[in-house]
Amino acid sequence: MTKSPKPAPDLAKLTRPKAKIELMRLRLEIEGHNAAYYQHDAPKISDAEYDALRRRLEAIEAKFPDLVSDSSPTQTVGAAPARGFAKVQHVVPMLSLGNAFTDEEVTEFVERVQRFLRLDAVPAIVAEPKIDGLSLSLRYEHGELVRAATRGDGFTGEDVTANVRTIKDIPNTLNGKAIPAACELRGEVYMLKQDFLALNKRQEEAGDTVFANPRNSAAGSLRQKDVAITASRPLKFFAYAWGEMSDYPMDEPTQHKMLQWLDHVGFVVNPEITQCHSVEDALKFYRRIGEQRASLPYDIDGVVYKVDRLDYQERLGFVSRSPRWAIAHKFAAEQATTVLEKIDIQVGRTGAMTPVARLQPVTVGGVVVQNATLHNEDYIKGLGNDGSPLRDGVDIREGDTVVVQRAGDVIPQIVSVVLDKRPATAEPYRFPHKCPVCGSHAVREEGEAVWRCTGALICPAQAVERLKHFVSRLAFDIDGLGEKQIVLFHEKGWVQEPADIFTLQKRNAELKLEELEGYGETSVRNLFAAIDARRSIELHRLIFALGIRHVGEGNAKLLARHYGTIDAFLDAMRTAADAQTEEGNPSEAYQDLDNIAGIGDVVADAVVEFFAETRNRAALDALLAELTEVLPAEKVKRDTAVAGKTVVFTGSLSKFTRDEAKAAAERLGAKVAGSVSKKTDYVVAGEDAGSKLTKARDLGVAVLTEDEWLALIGG
Ligand SMILES: NC(=O)c1ccc[n+]([C@@H]2O[C@H](COP(=O)([O-])OP(=O)(O)OC[C@H]3O[C@@H](n4cnc5c(N)ncnc54)[C@H](O)[C@@H]3O)[C@@H](O)[C@H]2O)c1
Ligand SMILES: [Zn+2]
Repeated sequence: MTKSPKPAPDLAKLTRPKAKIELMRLRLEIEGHNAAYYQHDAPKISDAEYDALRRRLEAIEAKFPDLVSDSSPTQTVGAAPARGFAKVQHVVPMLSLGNAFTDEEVTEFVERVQRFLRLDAVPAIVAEPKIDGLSLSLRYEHGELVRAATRGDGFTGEDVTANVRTIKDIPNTLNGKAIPAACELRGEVYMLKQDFLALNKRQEEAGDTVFANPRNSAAGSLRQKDVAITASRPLKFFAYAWGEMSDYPMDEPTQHKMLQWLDHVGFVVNPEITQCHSVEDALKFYRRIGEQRASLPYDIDGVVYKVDRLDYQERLGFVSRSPRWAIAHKFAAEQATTVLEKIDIQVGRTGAMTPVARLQPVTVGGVVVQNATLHNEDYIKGLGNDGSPLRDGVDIREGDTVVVQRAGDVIPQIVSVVLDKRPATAEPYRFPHKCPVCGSHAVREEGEAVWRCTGALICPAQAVERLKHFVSRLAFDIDGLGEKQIVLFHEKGWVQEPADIFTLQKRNAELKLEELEGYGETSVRNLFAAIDARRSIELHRLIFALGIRHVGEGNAKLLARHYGTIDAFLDAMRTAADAQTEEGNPSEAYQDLDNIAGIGDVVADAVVEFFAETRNRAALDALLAELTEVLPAEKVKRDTAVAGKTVVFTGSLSKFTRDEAKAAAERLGAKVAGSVSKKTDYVVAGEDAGSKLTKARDLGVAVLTEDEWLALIGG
């Protein structure tokens, strides 16, 4: 929120015309937030702020009941299905829940139930953690999963069947006998806090969408048009409800018996769920689970109380948007106001620079908070529309007073800036264009949110990843020097940059590798021999080993073949880097690089950025001083039967390894691709070739056996 909002006019003084205007404004505002939250999985305000808007709306409608319309958010659920998903009609509507924020409201709920049912005693109540995810409906026919749908607007949801089949917690087939012919089972899709953090970290490093909290992350991951993306996300599911049941699998069904049954047929049911026999019991559960909240592996935002007996549930029925037999007891928002003292930049293992807010320590929901993530430059500028809780355009500055929230309990977030308290001297934050760890210049590629350090070879923050890459199979590939050893040698301070690998032997009088656990005289001798063997290296392996962004094996080969020798390559890169200016790079050397078939602007820029960092050059020179020769790239033959053709190898080859086959084909001027398309000229199929072979046949691409291929290339 930009400002502490003007206090809403006192309800008692609100006149009908004024109420009408305020209702209209509130409805529009809430509908906007509903769309952001339900359709785009990216809320613009905190849940507490949203709930406050709703409460105000409810209070006004309660005072002027004739102003309530059917389309008011108090009468509707969620939001209509988003475009791009097939629609599913729910046989039994999927409703929301009434809210209680205080103990009194819970007591009133139970009394209401008793009055309605004319019961003297408090009926059994099941208390369940309210999982902060999104609800899902699963239709099973004869025990087989046939359809999965989101809640949508309660009547029509989005068809997410294919996505749901990738979730391990959800059985495709129900276990056990006596499964009803048709049943629709329901529950919550969610993401573990740790999985959410790891996902966001990956997204952040890759410059992709970051999610505000596990709920949005779960919703965004489930509601994907590309099922492969859903499959790659760690989604979980708790079952706790049902819709249509052709018959019940037990006599005198109750909520807790049904939960046991859900567990029995193969679902995960939340282990904290407890049966209560009094309001005190229920409130005790609420307090206990509230205390455990921070340590639970998933987010909850309250407790749901449900009348246990299903015949009671049926008699109680529904009000417009929620059942009369259940209520959600929400936790108070965990927010606090503090001062943002400083913005620091953390550098990730791949060079991504992430800003972090250093806060005056403040207690939020019982936990002292000193740091909050700020994700990236756009987020600080208030431009981030991916789950940013800040309103568009409000930036964050050092010295600002900010409202901090433990969003879903995990990483604290800044949800708003108190602009009234902004010091006159506070300046817009200038995102650094240098890496704070190594001082290298940083770049932000077009279309990316992330700034990255370009000091690939010298940045301590990136060292371990770079060194692992340096020794990987397609790079220097040194026997006995894999990731494990690199991590160890780096920890010991023995290897900081690539050249250090080649001076290990010289320094060993002092280092004494043979004294390391698991090493002996022989293994150390072997290691040094393996390192020596790599003092002679092919140019493309060397280029790949540098770890320049966007320069994978394929591009490294293109570069090596184009320049031929290390000297020609270095000359050209240094010239291009030195000619680089703010406006661009008009040098001939750059044009020549940019013109290589297969090398686009993005790659060319990344290579030049690498060489623009003089310390990268120095590190490379130090490495070259340790090598005996860099083998020039093999000239590609242009006059062969396969020159210019695109080849795909599939199945298991018996005459050569995949790598050999690929190298041979490339030497003869062919391009080797990983997947079959219309552009493929030949598919070479070994034993057990699968889908690629089928696809080749479908597309009418020539399919060769290994022998036919050998005959073609004259081998
Ligand atoms: N920040 C925003 O802009 C914004 C916008 C819209 C909604 N919201 C938030 O969404 C919520 C309101 O949405 P709602 O209508 O889905 O209501 P709700 O989330 O308050 O309650 C209903 C939902 O609770 C879930 N639930 C979790 N555990 C359950 C259990 N054990 N038993 C039954 N249900 C369980 C179900 O998914 C069900 O649909 C509020 O928390 C609100 O703050 C926020
Ligand atoms: Zn750096």
